[in-house]
Amino acid sequence: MFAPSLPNPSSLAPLLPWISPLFLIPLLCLFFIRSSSSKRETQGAATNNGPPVPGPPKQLPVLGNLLQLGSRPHRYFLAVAREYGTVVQVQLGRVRMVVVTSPEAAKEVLRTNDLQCCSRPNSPELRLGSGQDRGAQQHGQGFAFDLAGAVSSVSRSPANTLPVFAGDGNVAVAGADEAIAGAECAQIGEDATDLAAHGEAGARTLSYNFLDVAFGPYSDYWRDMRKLLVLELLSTRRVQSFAYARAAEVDRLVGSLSAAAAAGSLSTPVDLSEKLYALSDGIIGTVAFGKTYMSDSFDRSSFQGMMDETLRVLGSFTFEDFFPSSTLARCADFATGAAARRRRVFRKIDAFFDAVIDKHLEPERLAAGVQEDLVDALVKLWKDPDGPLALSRDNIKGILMDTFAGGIDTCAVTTIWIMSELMRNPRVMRKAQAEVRAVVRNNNDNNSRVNEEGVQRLKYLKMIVKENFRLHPPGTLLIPRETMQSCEIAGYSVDAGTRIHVNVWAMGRDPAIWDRPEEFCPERFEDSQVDFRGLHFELLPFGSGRRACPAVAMGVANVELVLANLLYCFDWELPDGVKEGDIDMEETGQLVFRKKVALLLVPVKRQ
Ligand code: HEM
Repeated sequence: MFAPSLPNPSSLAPLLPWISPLFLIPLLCLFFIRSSSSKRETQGAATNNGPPVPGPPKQLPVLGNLLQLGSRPHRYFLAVAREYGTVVQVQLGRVRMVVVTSPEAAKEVLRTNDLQCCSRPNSPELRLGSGQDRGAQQHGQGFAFDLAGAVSSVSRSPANTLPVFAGDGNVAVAGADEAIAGAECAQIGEDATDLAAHGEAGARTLSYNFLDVAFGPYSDYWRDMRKLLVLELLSTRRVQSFAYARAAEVDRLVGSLSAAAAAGSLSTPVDLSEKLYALSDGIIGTVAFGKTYMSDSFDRSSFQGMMDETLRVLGSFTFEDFFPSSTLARCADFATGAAARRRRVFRKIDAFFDAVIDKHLEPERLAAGVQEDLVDALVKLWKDPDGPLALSRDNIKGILMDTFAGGIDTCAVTTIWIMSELMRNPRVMRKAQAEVRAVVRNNNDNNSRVNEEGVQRLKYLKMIVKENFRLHPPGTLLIPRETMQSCEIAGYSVDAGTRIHVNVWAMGRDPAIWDRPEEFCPERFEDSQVDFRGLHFELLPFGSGRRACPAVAMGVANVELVLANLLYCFDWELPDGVKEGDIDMEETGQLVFRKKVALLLVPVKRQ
């Protein structure tokens, strides 16, 4: 899952020297005229006979509400909702944003007006245009964005970048002797440089100019790519077929925790957060890259570092996000280093994807009886001239980017929050362990692990997962949508081109919806029909409607199997001197909100 590029003090910290009077004065001058004219427009709309616009909280000139957001915008928007109501419009630089904080308003955005609200921001034609119906502007097979053509035409990576994995013939990094490739590499390097130099924000760069699913504007192209992603990776059948990857990673995790348990004591806890991120990387890496990822020569830690960097860039603050089409904002991003960081990360990840794709192009690969992975399936489509989709190398990379950026953190973060809640609530932990151990005793012939079949019988564990999604949805505000047409939400008029967020984090803690909302009490779902798959608007960790997460089955499978095995194979203790109440539950993040402080626990192997 991905998220808004909202600023926060930590990401703003390196920028502070630039938000100096010297910088602000020209900025203020430049934007003042626009800002005041947009204010006049808003006020004008409010005095018309039509529905009013949602009232904005107090704003600074030019910056609007930008500096009020803080490091956890979902908390700021909750405070705003308490004061101004559950549909509020804020102004962030030049970006108009509506935030909704009630199930009724969420339903209006995600169901009643789903079609009007189902594009994503940052798409140049809507930003610059007049807000006409974007559904009519379809990409088709030719991919309308100008830059896409340039990037798509390039097929190799820069010659001297990224030896991510090496050895035993798995190497696929462009070398000095690849002269032709080198020329092409220089080209893609230029393209990437241009991209960044032109101030394109993180999502645009890293999604290959919106050739992916998550950030792409609503269009026929997006629909086709989403279908493809589901077909090749996320359908129930596919998710079941990847059970081997989950089982292998669970084995690896249990092995390493068992070793720690054998060696350790209460004074030497393990960093469970770190282990769960590595596991999540492993599952997604295996289903996407197959044997390549599993081979010993694959440098997992470099890859994980690169993905971390990618997520940081995707979620980090850039001036251009809030002052689109502004030369000054681009200069500011250049001056703060944001543009260079983006370029660096893009080059690395792009070269890496090229290397993996090249590896999958080797003709002897599938002949050797290798299990087909996601890249194999996509390469097959790319090479099939009669196939249903005219894919290019960059389309494949866009899909890979979604798979990694959307899949790794969300699953890891969810399991970490659950284990934290269980440690704070020993009653719930005991009940969950009793359930999983009874089910395995009764049903499993291999009683060293819980298998996927066993997981389906764990009713209480499933309630725990649900309760956790209520309190800790990884995407606190969902991924921003953008209206393609003006529409009415909860009696308010919302203009075309408005960014929309749904504060699912705040709804999960609303006492008007939930009894004792701050309590972690899975039993609240015992006799309840409420589920998290997008039909119940009070619980939306995966969103809802056309842009809902297409990976509910995979996300849930990854979390449940791992959790069941953590509870089955181990008892868990807090490190020496730490009490249940001491566990820090603060969240931090940009794209995905994770637990701020790593979860350190002591595993005790179950006898
Ligand atoms: C616990 C696991 C996960 C959670 C909580 C989660 C949550 C979300 C959320 C909140 C959205 C935005 C929905 C909206 O805007 O209405 C989203 C979108 C998306 N997620 Fe997930 N996600 C999870 C796992 C995954 C995985 C494993 C993948 C891929 C392997 C994935 C791929 C995507 C994609 C491609 C989108 C964009 C869909 C679109 O714009 O059409 N997610 N996810």
